[in-house]
Amino acid sequence: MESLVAATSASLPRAAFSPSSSSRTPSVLRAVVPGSGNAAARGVRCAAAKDSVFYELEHDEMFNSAEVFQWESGKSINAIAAAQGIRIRRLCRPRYPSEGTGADRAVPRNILEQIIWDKEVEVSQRKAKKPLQKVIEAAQHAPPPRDFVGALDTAHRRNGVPALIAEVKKASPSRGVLREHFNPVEIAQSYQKNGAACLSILTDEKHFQGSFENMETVRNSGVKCPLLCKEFVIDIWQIYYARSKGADAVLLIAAVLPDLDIKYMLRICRNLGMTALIEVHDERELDRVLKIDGVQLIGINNRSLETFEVDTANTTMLLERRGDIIRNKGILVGESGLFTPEDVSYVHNAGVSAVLVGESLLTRDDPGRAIAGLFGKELLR
Ligand SMILES: O=P(O)(O)OC[C@@H](O)[C@@H](O)c1c[nH]c2ccccc12
Repeated sequence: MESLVAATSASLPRAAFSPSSSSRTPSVLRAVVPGSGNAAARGVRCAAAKDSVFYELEHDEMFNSAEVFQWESGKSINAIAAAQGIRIRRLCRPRYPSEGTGADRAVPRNILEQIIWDKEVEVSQRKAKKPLQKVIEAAQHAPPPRDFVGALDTAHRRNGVPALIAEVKKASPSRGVLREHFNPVEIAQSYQKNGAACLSILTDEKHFQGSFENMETVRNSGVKCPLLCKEFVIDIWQIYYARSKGADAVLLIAAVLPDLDIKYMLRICRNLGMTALIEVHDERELDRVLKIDGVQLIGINNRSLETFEVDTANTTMLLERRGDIIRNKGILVGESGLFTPEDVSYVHNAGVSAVLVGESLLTRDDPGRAIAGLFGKELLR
C-alpha cells in the first residue's frame, strides 16, 4: 500500500488527475513525473511516497497554505490524525522515530481499529489485483449515479417523517448474524416497495458478511432507490470501486479520516456525481466536519463504533448543542439503534430529516413490511 502523508494518506492516483484526460476527472491534483521542473517550482513533495512522485496542486480553493504546511510538516498521518482527536491508528503507514518501535501497535485498541487494520490489508491486496487506473476506467462505465440527497429530500417532504435509508446487512460485529436466510435483492426490493427512499448496502466482508457483489446485484436488479456503499473507506480506490459497482453514495467516517482526507474524498465524490455521508459520533467530530465546505449529508451515529454502545440521546444531545449551524449545512441523518415509532420521532424532533436503520428491520420476517411498524404508518413512494 502506498504510504503518503495528509491528503495523500488517501493514496493519490499517479496520473488520474491529468486535467486533459477527461472533463470528469478531478482538478484537485495533478501527478507530475519527478524532474519535470514545474512540479518542483509549485508542487508539493510527498515525502513518504515510496517512488518520490511529485504532486502538483492546481487552481484549487480547497487546499490552503496551512494544509500544505501540514503536508510538509514531516508528521506522520497518525500524528496528524491524533492532533485532530482521531484515536484510530493506521498500521500500513510509515513510522517515524518519535512513534516508537511499533511493538505497542500490535494489538488493536478496539473493534473499529481492528476493522481498519484489516481494511488496510484488504485494500492493498485488491489494489494489487486491480490498480487504481483500471478502477477509474471501470467507474466511467458504471450506470449513471442517482441523486441520493434529492431522494431523501423528496421522501421527507412527502411523508412528513424522516426519509428512510434502509440497510441491507447480514451481520455485524456487535450483533452477530442478523438474518440467516439473506437474499440482498429480495430485501432491497421489499424495502423499496414499502417506501424506503434510499438503501445502504454493507460491503465489508470480514466483519459484516457483506460484499461489493451484493451492491452490484442490487443495482442490476432493477431497484431504483439510490444506494449507499457502507464501507470503511480509507483510500480513494474504494470510492472509485464503489462507483464502478453502481454505488451512488459512500460513507466517510470522521472517527477514521483526518480532515484533509475527508476534503479530498468529498472532492472525488463530487466529481463522480456521488454523495458522501459523513458520519460523526461526538461533538469533536461534528465540529471538525462543520468546518468542511461542501458537506451535504451528516450522519449522527448513535452507536459508538469503538465501544458499540448505543444511545439515541446522542443525536439529541449533539443537535441541541450545534443545531443551528448544523441545520444550515444540509441533511442530517440519525443512525443506528432505532426500533420504534417513538425512537424515530425522538430523532426527528431533534432535527434529523432522514434515518438509517438496519437491525430492527432485518430481524423481522419481511424487512420491508416492518417499515410501517417502525414509522407507525405506511410510507408512500
Ligand atoms: O442496525 P442499526 O442499529 O439500525 O444501524 C444501522 C447503521 O446505522 C449501522 O449499521 C452503521 C452506522 N454506521 C456504520 C458504519 C459502519 C458499519 C455499520 C454502520
